[in-house]
Amino acid sequence: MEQRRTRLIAALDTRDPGQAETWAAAVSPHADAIKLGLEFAYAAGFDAVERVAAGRDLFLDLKLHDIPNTVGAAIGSLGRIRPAMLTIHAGGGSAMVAAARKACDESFPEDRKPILLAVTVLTSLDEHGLAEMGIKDGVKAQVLRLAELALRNGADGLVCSAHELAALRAEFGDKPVLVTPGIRPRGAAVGDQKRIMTPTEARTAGSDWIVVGRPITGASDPAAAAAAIAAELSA
Ligand SMILES: O=c1ccn([C@@H]2O[C@H](COP(=O)(O)O)[C@@H](O)[C@H]2O)c(=O)[nH]1
Repeated sequence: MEQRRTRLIAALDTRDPGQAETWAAAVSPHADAIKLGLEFAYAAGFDAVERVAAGRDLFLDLKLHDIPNTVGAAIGSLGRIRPAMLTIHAGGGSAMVAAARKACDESFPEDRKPILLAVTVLTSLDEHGLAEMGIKDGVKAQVLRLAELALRNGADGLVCSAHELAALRAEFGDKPVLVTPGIRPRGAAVGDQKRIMTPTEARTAGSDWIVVGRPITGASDPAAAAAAIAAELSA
């Protein structure tokens, strides 16, 4: 069987448009896409998102989670940004995911429709964190439950940790796009992430895209850090 190609998204988490542009230029020869998310969009605004993303594939990680009408309308406002990938929270429920699907279909030209990704369980959560919210049957069960809900209502793929990849592939096959943050090259600081894997482990487990932020942006040479991860993915 042919080995799946695992691609790299560099998460550029900053408030500063100049810093984001510098990082984007540095990592772009090595990363397949850049991520801009809540921190950047709230601080710098969507004009800056559009500028930094120009000519690049953008993973727009807004993790939308609201009533269906609001999420649909928010996605309808993103037409000018044209992200390659867009995130919502699966926990918003069936109607919210369906509204997001409809808005993607109606707001973007056929050839520029973003891949709609539903976040299952944040990689910063573990069994204890879920139990605090009343979810007592563990991370894997919750990821599978939310994955089924999201895919049934039109999501193209899922955001999960690399630990759930095998179970998701077994249940839903090859088609869903599986994106895994919580990636740490060997020896990198873990920070607030709880469910982590190395780039090599995530690739072996079947990730389509890994998302890596601080191990790149916190490195003394972000370009070299991104290049090393890309090399690990293609080894
Ligand atoms: O479950 C999730 C969903 C999204 N993220 C985002 O990925 C990056 C990871 O950054 P690191 O610095 O490599 O930890 C970050 O932008 C998150 O918002 C996630 O970590 N987990």
